[in-house]
Amino acid sequence: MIRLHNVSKTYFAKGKRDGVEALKAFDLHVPKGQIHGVIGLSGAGKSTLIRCVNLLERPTTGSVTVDGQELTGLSRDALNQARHRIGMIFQHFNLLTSRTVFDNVALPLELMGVNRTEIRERVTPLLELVGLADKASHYPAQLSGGQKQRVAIARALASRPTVLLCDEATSALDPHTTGSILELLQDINQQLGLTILLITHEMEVVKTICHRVSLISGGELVEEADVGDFFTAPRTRLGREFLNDFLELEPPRALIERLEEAPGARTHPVVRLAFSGDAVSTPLISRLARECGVDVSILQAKVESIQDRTLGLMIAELMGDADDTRRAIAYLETHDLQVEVLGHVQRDA
Ligand SMILES: Nc1ncnc2c1ncn2[C@@H]1O[C@H](COP(=O)(O)OP(=O)(O)OP(=O)(O)O)[C@@H](O)[C@H]1O
Repeated sequence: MIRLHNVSKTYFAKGKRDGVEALKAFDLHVPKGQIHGVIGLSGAGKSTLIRCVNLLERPTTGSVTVDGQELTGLSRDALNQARHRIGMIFQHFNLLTSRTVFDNVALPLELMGVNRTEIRERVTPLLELVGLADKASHYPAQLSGGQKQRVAIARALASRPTVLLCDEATSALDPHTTGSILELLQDINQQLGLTILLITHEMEVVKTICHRVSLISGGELVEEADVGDFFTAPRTRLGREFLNDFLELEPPRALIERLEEAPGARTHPVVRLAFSGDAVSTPLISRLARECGVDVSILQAKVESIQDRTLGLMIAELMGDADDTRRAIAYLETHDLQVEVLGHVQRDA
């Protein structure tokens, strides 16, 4: 439904020859009906990427195909027509303050030349869909942030798009309202079969509604994966950093200060363990103690539900002699746990 091929975008300031390369030879494929999240740090190129999909930003090179139509070669009129099939919502809603809720949603239809009777027939069910039928004659100033985003969603759906682009759509909302807007987007995805591409810096958003995620940095794709895989076994260092920040599973500060990079004659390894699937319900730690002869001091642990998957995480100190702790790590790895050695601490005297 959305395909970006080799898309680059360089911003040039007036009179300057060197530009900022915001996107570099970027490929993206979002099949019909998928909710695809793009996540990255500030300045990674997320806004540029999503704005290239409807050509709010024109790529410097590469092709953009939406619903089978390549957009970069279209005339201005043909591009305007194509954009009717690409709805977009924004962080700050972008509603017209002088128009009522009804008239905000009606605006794209007015611009398309739809007559007043049909506008009423199309806007009323959209206001029902987003739960604002009773607010039709209110003005944006009379609405909460979540309600404003609902109006923006109804407006984006008015031209019956096949694709919805969401530019940090929940970043200005509190967690409860964020949850209700994400639920609405999920309903729309399921009921209308709408393909959704969203950009966000919040892992929670990706975890809650996305099917697939692309992690980007410096205008390049770092990692792309199913959400369940990304949250249980990210393949890149940046992916692991995002996950660890999200899970807030770091060793206690006092321990970090004592961690040494290399093992010594009298040190114990401190490990971060991630396990999913069957490993979550297997008593691996007690078996580890029995079979490898090490004691395990659990420093932090948590279990997270990621859609239909369960992820267990633990930071633990493995206490035993060097051979035993090595065997213990190998034992964990053969039981499909991801083991990351964070460092080594001196054994107590
Ligand atoms: N209009 C512009 N002119 C010049 N440089 C730009 C312009 N827009 C973005 N950039 C630069 O392009 C890079 C990518 O910016 P972009 O806004 O796409 O990133 P982002 O991931 O969306 O960041 P944020 O999360 O902070 O919005 C940054 O270095 C930014 O400074």
